[in-house]
Amino acid sequence: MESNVLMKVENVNKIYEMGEVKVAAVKEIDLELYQGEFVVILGPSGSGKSTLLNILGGMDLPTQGKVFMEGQEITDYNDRKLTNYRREKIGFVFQFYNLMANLTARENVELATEICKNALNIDEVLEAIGLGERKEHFPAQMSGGEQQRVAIARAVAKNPALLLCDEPTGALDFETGIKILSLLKKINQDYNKTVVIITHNMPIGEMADRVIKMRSGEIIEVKVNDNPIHPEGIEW
Ligand SMILES: Nc1ncnc2c1ncn2[C@@H]1O[C@H](COP(=O)(O)OP(=O)(O)OP(=O)(O)O)[C@@H](O)[C@H]1O
Repeated sequence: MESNVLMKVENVNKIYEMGEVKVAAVKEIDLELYQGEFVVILGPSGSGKSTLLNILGGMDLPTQGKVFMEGQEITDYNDRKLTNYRREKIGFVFQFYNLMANLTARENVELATEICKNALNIDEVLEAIGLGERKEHFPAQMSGGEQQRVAIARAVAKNPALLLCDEPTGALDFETGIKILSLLKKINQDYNKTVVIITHNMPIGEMADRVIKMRSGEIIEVKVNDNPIHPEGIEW
């Protein structure tokens, strides 16, 4: 395995069986994710993006195929190892921020890092993410964009190998969405974190080092952007 390959997906298929009906959610996926790259997985609703993200994040297992993280086969892991994998290696950011309403921003981040071995300094991460002034506030006292920042701080503070973001701007207005994308780019650069965003929003692909297009469960195109644009230049 090449030294800069972070994850490798080999011939992955996922078939959901609902009684007599079988749905092939992803089909024959081969993919490598490189250390430090910014990847956008683009595809319409139902194209298999979430299924692939769940498999990368150790939340679901493929029906067939292998997935490796840093050379270790995660598709071989038992439940305990998979739980550790999700804890230590993956930071998740979702469309809806899923913050604990009764905890402050800082406490939300702290809760997530308590079970991690290599967590970063919480206050430094909150500062870097622009929440230094708001860290004692509760989610209900924050805008959607600020809550998403807390969710990103929570994912980054775990110091994961990979940040997986599922429609991170989906619940935000355009301007706030661009700020969140700029923040994800900054984290990618400042912390040298590999970031994967899944979205149906095509212009977001312009900021990626690589764009992976999916349709009907398959990868139909992989495009390398030699000159990814800064998120501030994206419009939709
Ligand atoms: N748990 C499940 N049981 C049965 N079918 C499923 C399940 N999860 C997903 N599917 C099906 O697999 C296919 C791919 O779904 P998936 O959610 O991965 O697509 P997606 O690109 O993420 O879509 P969206 O953008 O709407 O979230 C769809 O046909 C979907 O109906």
